[in-house]
Amino acid sequence: MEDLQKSDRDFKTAKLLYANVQAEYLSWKAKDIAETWSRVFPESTTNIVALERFRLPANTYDPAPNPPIKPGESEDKCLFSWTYDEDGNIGPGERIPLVVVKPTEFATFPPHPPYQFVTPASRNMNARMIDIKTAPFIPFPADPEFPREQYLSSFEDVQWRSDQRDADEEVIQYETVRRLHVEHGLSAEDLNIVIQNLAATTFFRELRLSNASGLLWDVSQRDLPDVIWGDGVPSSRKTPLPPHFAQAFPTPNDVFAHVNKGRTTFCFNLSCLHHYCHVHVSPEWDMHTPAVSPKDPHLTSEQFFEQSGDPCGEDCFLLINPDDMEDDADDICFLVIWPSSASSDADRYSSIGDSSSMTETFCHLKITIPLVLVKRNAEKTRRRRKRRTRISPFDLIVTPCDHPGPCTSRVNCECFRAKSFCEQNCRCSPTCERRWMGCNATCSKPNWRGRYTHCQSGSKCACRVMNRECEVDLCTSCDARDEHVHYPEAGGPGPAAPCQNMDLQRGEFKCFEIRRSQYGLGAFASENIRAGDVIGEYIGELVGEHDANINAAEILHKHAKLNYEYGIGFSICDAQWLGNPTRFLNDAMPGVPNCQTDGEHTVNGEKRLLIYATKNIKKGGELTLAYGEAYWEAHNAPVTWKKTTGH
Ligand SMILES: C[S@@+](CC[C@H](N)C(=O)[O-])C[C@H]1O[C@@H](n2cnc3c(N)ncnc32)[C@H](O)[C@@H]1O
Repeated sequence: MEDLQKSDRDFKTAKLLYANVQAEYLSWKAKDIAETWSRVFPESTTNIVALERFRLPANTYDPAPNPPIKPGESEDKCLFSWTYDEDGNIGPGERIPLVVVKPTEFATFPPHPPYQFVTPASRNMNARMIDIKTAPFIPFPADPEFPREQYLSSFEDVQWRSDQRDADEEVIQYETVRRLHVEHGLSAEDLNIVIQNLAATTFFRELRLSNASGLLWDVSQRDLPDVIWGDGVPSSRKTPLPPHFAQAFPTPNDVFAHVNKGRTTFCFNLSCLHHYCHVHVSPEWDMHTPAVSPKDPHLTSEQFFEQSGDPCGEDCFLLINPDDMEDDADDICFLVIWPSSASSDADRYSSIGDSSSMTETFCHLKITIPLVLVKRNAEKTRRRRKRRTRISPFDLIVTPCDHPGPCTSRVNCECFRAKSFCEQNCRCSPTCERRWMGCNATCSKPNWRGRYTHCQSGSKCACRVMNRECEVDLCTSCDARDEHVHYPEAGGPGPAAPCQNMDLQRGEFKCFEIRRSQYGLGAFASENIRAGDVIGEYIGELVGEHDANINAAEILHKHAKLNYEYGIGFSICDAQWLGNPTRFLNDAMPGVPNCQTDGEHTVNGEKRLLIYATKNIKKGGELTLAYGEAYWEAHNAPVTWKKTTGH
């Protein structure tokens, strides 16, 4: 009974607070817009501006009636905010003067040359990750020639008609929750109940809907404006909600909930350390849950603890007694990690994940990485390497193999069939005959100053020979981790230069700029470039032959007469919507190209489109590729571009 009364009281407080926070926010926002506007147009003869008439969110209270309009005042030009008293009655309103913006004031912005917007990205993205059913907007809105009906018919829905997040509402709702917790003392559990009730009758979003959705999660993913609230104090000076509220609400101290949440955010590809990786999404899995089923453990928890060496600090998982672990966590088969030390891997994961303690990280690893640690036998490794060179380097694949038994013709091993190496993320034994083991010390040599360099172009580096970049976990002898290994025995003057075969991973590219060229925009060297220098990576959406929004992309390509597709193997890398400045490299036709792509360049088991210079290019020279006849046959025929000046 008491509980019921309390939740009723809390609900009433929450409703009232929500309404007042809304009013405070709207009042601040109108003033903020006005202030920003007067900064942009200081000489404006008009007094003050507010361009926006807010959509008032529905709440349990009726919207306030507008205060009476004074003679000569137009309703369109006024915005009002108001407050509620404790009984929900509307208090006195505040009038905020609005000003009409004169269209001529915009003339101070010169129009930018035509440019197709692209989402900047530093990695390819699997097209399956993108919502292909909803059209985000209508492209070329002012162009009557654009076939908008045909374009929209490629989608099931349009974004502006479907459910959308309202950025203003998010700030208002977060502030309401913050005040309920910080000022009214509602606990996480109380808040959860109250907000669920509020969500049933208003636009209030639930605090937590899934691993990665709900109000608190969404707010934790963005910057909030520094609102000056009704008491004159800005958000930045107010006590925030505890950070863990955004992570495992409503049970902040539940390690298992943390682990469960984190489990789905790590990429199943063990060579990839990306959180929410958008490259290796498996078609069979909705999210990033490991794409393989756990294998039978070869080690018990106790054996693992015995082998793991000394604890790395007082939070180290090695100090936990396995018997004290939660029952349900114990059921999960025991782990193993890489051939390096267990604690350093846990450390690595804790630094990239959102679990803060090593203990949680350990639990996390225990569930996500059901591999088995096998110590490498140096002798065997050497023998294996010799044999492995017979495998063709041209059929490397990304999909990890996952089958019982060794990778031979008898099992359905994808690597065997593709005549490729097994990569780090393959689920076969670490001693598998097909595994790529990286390069070795033979690719290190002193330069003329006696300084050691590793894996330079032209060296005998096994990775270079196989058209692969060195891997930090495998190529330890060439300093791929850039740990400045010393070679005192060689009498060198100091630390060796780190591995020279890591261009894509380290982002060591030449500089170029985008400006007008003969064919629309083009890429021009902003420094002298030598033949062999890496220009960058061609990045885009990885689209399969049968992916759905190919039709919409085609309409856009045709209309704009610009096509950003690049074929790699059986898929297409399309930089129409997502990419980096390498999308502006034009075809050299009818001239001779000075750059080339390498679609067989393998980085951590993944093929990536490397672009490198084939000739010396002077600063200011245009970077060009050879698109090939097939490109022009498949896409629009070359159009005659007018040479235009200006950048
Ligand atoms: C990858 S984009 C290159 C960047 C493009 N110029 C831009 O402004 O965004 C490829 C498109 O550029 C144009 N293009 C590139 N090289 C060309 C050439 N040699 N002749 C005619 N058009 C070319 C074509 O429209 C082609 O579809």
